[in-house]
Amino acid sequence: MRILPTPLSGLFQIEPDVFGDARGKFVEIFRESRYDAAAIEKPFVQDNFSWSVRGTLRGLHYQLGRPQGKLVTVVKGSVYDVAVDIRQGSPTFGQWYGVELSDTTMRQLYIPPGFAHGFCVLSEEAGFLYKCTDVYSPADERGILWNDPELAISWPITTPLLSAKDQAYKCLADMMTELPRYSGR
Ligand SMILES: Cc1cn([C@H]2C[C@H](O)[C@@H](COP(=O)(O)OP(=O)(O)O[C@H]3O[C@H](C)C(=O)[C@H](O)[C@H]3O)O2)c(=O)[nH]c1=O
Repeated sequence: MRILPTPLSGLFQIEPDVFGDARGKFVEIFRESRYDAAAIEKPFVQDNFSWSVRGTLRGLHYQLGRPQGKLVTVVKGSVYDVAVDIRQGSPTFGQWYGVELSDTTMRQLYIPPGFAHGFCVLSEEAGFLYKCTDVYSPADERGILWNDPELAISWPITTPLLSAKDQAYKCLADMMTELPRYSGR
């Protein structure tokens, strides 16, 4: 497996070894000792799974009071996954990184606490599995509008299927008093 840095501080792309044979394939999608190099902030305490149809876009989400680090794996289909550095004081504040994750490459992304996260679905359906370093806290849930013109994220779809909540989020510039702080890592 390879753990690759990205241009954003603390955000890592992980290329696990995929063992294929006549039956299919096997992948280790997490092993604590091997993932240390991704500087994962603290133990994972919650696993999530979402299933989405083509054209769905979930995001851009973050938690203010209990920021979650996320190890993301696509177990079915393919998505375009986006992480945005919204940590006040970060050297890469306001920058975003996008990458295709799929059940073919089994590529993963580790997103540190303090990032906004979202993805859109490129295949007929997508199974999205992710480990979190803090628990879900509805009171701390925040979001940024998926097509914030200042972020100018190059989403590969133009008219996504969004939840009402996601449609109502504001732009980053309107959220400056509700952003997590950079921890220096
Ligand atoms: C996130 C979450 C949601 N829920 C409940 C709350 C709602 O009744 C229902 C759907 O929630 P929501 O529409 O917020 O789900 P997503 O749009 O997939 O949200 C996620 O999407 C982006 C991509 C993320 O990175 C976050 O993990 C998360 O915000 O599940 C829970 O019970 N626990 C949870 O941890």
